Parts: sequence; C-alpha cells; structure tokens
Amino acid sequence: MTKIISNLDVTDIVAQNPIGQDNPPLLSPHGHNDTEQPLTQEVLQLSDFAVNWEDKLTDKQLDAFVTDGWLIIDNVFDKTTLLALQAESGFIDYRDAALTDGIRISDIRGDRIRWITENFFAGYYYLQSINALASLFNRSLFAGIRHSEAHYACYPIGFGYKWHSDNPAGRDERVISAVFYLNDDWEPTDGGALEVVDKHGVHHEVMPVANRLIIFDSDLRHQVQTAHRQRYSIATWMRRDGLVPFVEENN
Ligand SMILES: O=C(O)CCC(=O)C(=O)O
Ligand SMILES: [Fe+2]
Repeated sequence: MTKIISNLDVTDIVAQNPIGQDNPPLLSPHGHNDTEQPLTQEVLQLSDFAVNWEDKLTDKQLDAFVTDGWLIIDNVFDKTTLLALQAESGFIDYRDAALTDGIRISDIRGDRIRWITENFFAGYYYLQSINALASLFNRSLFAGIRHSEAHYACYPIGFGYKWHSDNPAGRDERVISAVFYLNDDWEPTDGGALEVVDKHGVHHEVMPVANRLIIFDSDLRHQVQTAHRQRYSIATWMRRDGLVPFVEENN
C-alpha cells in the first residue's frame, strides 16, 4: 500500500470504498461526541458556501488585479465549510480515520484529479460560490465569464506542475484561474509554492495554505514547485465559453 503524507501524519491510501455520493465523508471524527448526530456532507447547504465577495474584495484589490493580474483572498469560508471541502478532497476522511501508532488510515481517490460535478456535495456548492464571484468580476470588470469548472487536485510528494499558462496555444476560453487550497499547517519547508509571474514580469511565491484562494489571469505563466508533502487544492477556471452557462442574478 502506498504511503503518503497527509495532515502531517503518515497515511495509507485505501483504494476501496472511495468517497462519493453514496459514501459521503463524515465531518466529525468517530467517538468525538457519540451523542451527537454525525455531521455529513449531506447536511450542508448552498448557504454554507455563500461568500459575500463584495466584502472580501476591496476596490484596491480589484484595481491590483487589473494592474498586476493576480490577487489573494484568505479566510474564504467558515470552519465547517472548509472541513467539508477538505473531507471531500480526501485531505481528511473522518469516516475511516483511525490513529494507530501515528498511522492514519484514510480513503483517498485513486486518481490525482477529480472534476467536480453535481454529484459532489461540497465541491458543487463551492462551484456555485465561484460563479457568484464570476458575476462580481463580470459586473465590475466586464470579464465576460459564462461558466466555471473545477477539479480537486492532489500532488503526491515529489511532484509539481511545470511552467505553463492555463490557456493552451491558440485558445482563450479560460479568463480567470482560481486555486483554493486545503492544506492545514503548511510550512515553507513543505515546498509546493505556486509561483506566478505577474503582468510586470515579477515573480511571486504563494503558499498553498488552507482557506486561501488565489485568483489570476489565466494567461499568466505559473508553476507549482515540487511538494515535499501531499498537497491538496481545487483548481478552478472561469470561462468565456457557454457550455453550462450560469444565470446571473440582478443582471
Ligand atoms: O495548484 C496550484 O497552485 C496551481 C495548479 C495549476 O496551475 C493548474 O492546475 O493549472
Ligand atoms: Fe495552471
């Protein structure tokens, strides 16, 4: 069985019984409070993911985004909502979590990337929240976004993502990229920084710390430096094409 590092514990990957619609991860550890009804993804609601983006984003930040091409929002969601996204990504899985001699056994999807569809609980609500952010970009920056897509991503130890821009040559459907990070207690020694070259050619290194959303122009070049610890994120793109257009409110 492959060993990975998750949440600073050594973790065994269990291939069977993956997290999914029929097996939602619990959000409170077994035995945590036996009298309480366990909290699962199913009790989550869209409203748990509602973010007042106008409050989170100052005019100064929006101006900086236009000028420099990138911005960071920290403390995006509340604790339970973040926990739900972490659980669904496989960063944590309290359903099968068992700590024996420092070994945590966890359900983690076999593949490294998982596109978010309506079959997800947390991920799908996350996408709706991103669509609300896209509406704000459309209203304030005339960004022309028509839908968003996202996938969970998990970089194993020793892996990164070499220099690229999110629009392959000759394509321009992706307008804005956004990456939401799920990693508690991420230290600089864990590597895995996102390195972005802004519109002025300046390099920036962004740590993939939990509850942080980095937003950048999809044409900017960027790379993920080699991670020395299992690294979890949700890679997200706001697109100008209209495959699954979302309906904007009050617009
Ligand atoms: O995870 C990150 O920080 C960036 C990922 C990325 O560049 C991509 O998926 O295209
Ligand atoms: Fe990218």
